[in-house]
Amino acid sequence: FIMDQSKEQRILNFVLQNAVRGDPQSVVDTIDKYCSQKEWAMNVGDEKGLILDKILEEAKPSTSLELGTYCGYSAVRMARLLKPSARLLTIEFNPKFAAIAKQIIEFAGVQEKVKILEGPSEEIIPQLKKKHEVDTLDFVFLDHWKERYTPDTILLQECGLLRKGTVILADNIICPGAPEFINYIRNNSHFVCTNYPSHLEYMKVKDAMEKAVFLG
Ligand SMILES: Nc1ncnc2c1ncn2[C@@H]1O[C@H](Cn2cc(CNC(=O)c3cc([N+](=O)[O-])cc(O)c3O)nn2)[C@@H](O)[C@H]1O
Ligand SMILES: [Mg+2]
Repeated sequence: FIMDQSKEQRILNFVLQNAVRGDPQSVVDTIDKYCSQKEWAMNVGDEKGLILDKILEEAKPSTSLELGTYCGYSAVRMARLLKPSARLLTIEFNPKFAAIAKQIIEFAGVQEKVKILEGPSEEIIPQLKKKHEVDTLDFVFLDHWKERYTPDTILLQECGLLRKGTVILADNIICPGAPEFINYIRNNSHFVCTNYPSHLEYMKVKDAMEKAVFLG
């Protein structure tokens, strides 16, 4: 019975039935269509997605990390722009969301570039070097619990995962908001910050993204 399904399962079904297998752009467009016309969901969406695209293309990352996979919308969006040898690691602790994201990432055909790491970010980040063969990160997308943005940014530094020039991009600076993170990162002399005003995904509500480049 359809209404027994979760919203995330309905999004997956809509992708499987309406997107083109192996075409990441069609997967991104299909999720945006569903979430703007049928059910709102917390994907970064198309307006902020274009900001993500531009900053990712400027960074040309070999190794990227995402915190908060959810259904895999931003993982597919980023992977479609990565060079063939580049890798995206994405951390998700909700197993139901991770399972849906895995199917959406595979349907889009970007599974060679994307690895979903299941578990809480605070547990997985310290494992990245030894268990997941990461040296340093070129790009980090923060889109998980807003109160984790600061502690996880500090944890990334403590684990030696940032290098001079690492780009950190954070979603939802205005809505739901990450005031503590903004206070931390803008007053930290090791980061150069840029704000990108936009709107909450699929809504007319104001939102913004913040880019923070690590100076080493
Ligand atoms: N410490 C964590 N480690 C790993 N995954 C995590 C962690 N915290 C949340 N998640 C996962 O992120 C996914 C997405 N998520 C993101 C958030 C926080 N983001 C939002 O709450 C949000 C909320 C709105 N909104 O309410 O308008 C809009 C947005 O763009 C948002 O990202 N909560 N869950 C979920 O699957 C969750 O399991
Ligand atoms: Mg978000």
